[in-house]
Amino acid sequence: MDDEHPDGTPPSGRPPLIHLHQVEKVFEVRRGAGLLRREKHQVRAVDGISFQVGRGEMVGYIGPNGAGKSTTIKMLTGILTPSAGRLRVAGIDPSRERTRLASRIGVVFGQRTTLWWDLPLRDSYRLVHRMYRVPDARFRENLDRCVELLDLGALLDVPVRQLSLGQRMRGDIAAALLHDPEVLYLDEPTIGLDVVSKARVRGFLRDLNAERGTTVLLTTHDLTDIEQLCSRVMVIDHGRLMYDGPLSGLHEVGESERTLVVDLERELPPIVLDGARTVRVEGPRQWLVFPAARSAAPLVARLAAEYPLVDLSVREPDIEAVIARMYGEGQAPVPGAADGPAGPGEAAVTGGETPARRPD
Ligand SMILES: Nc1ncnc2c1ncn2[C@@H]1O[C@H](COP(=O)(O)OP(=O)(O)OP(=O)(O)O)[C@@H](O)[C@H]1O
Repeated sequence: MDDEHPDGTPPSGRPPLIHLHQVEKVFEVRRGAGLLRREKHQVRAVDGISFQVGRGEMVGYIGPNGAGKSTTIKMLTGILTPSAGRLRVAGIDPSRERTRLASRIGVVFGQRTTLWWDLPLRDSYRLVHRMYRVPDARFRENLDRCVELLDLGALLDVPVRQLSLGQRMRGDIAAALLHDPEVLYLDEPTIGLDVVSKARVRGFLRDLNAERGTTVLLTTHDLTDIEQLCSRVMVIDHGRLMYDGPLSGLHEVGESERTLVVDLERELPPIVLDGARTVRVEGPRQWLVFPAARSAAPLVARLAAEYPLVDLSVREPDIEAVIARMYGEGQAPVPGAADGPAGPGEAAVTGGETPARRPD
């Protein structure tokens, strides 16, 4: 086995920057077994994972709660030591040389901030500047760029504790990039953000990857993040790698469906459209599902040509549903169910059973 590239070349064919070979992480935990007794248990959080990520790739790392995503990221940063297997990032063994690795990687945890809570953003960035010994000119250039692209100008003198979640997230992403890392790990970077903030963060990450060639490993529960950013997605479940390929392939395996939410000028009978199924009607709003692996563009074009459209959006299936379908373990939730059960005046319709007419 090639020592540097134990699992061959990554699917992108690019030189590998991250390699994992049969990596495991087992936690010893004590659980109550009766009133006084506590028994030792093992939790196999990561169970023999091998993959490679090439330089400049943007890869989604997804899976249900408790699948082992964060544990993998923590091993990749050196916070946790693998119980078995071999792991290298930029040729470095993370748990052995955590400090050396720190200058090569950036990390953003959506649920936690790495910024100093009581300090204005500007002061947090000064500390990053010193900690990583970033050359002054480089630091200024990177800061200016992040401030411009992440729209942080008005926030630099605001203490972190006063920032909204979206502002804080943008602040955190900038902090992770001021030392020019080659690899960026993002753990749920758009969690809890509004639509505008999500779009800004995604746009920034796309530019970063295109212009600087930064390698990005992204964990998320939002499939739109993956769709808009990653050409490759890896699915982990119960600590094992279950899928590695394009998002469209995942949809094909899982036969998942996306939803078009269509707002019409007025109430109309359920829309009839080849390639999609109307599953719900609520006043002038209708929900149509179509195979997630297909493009929405032709459907949108036909809808716009044939119906009085006011607004339209595309909803991705949620990750749990895609994975459940992948293994035939359950049914995908009814589209639109996240909005609550159908109430009075709402008509739930099933695919193709309700006669429908085009509007005049
Ligand atoms: N320090 C720990 N001690 C014991 N068990 C742990 C520890 N950290 C994680 N685990 C367990 O390991 C498994 C994987 O957890 P992990 O946090 O990696 O999952 P995840 O995929 O990131 O989930 P989520 O999407 O909920 O963040 C879970 O069963 C979790 O309870």
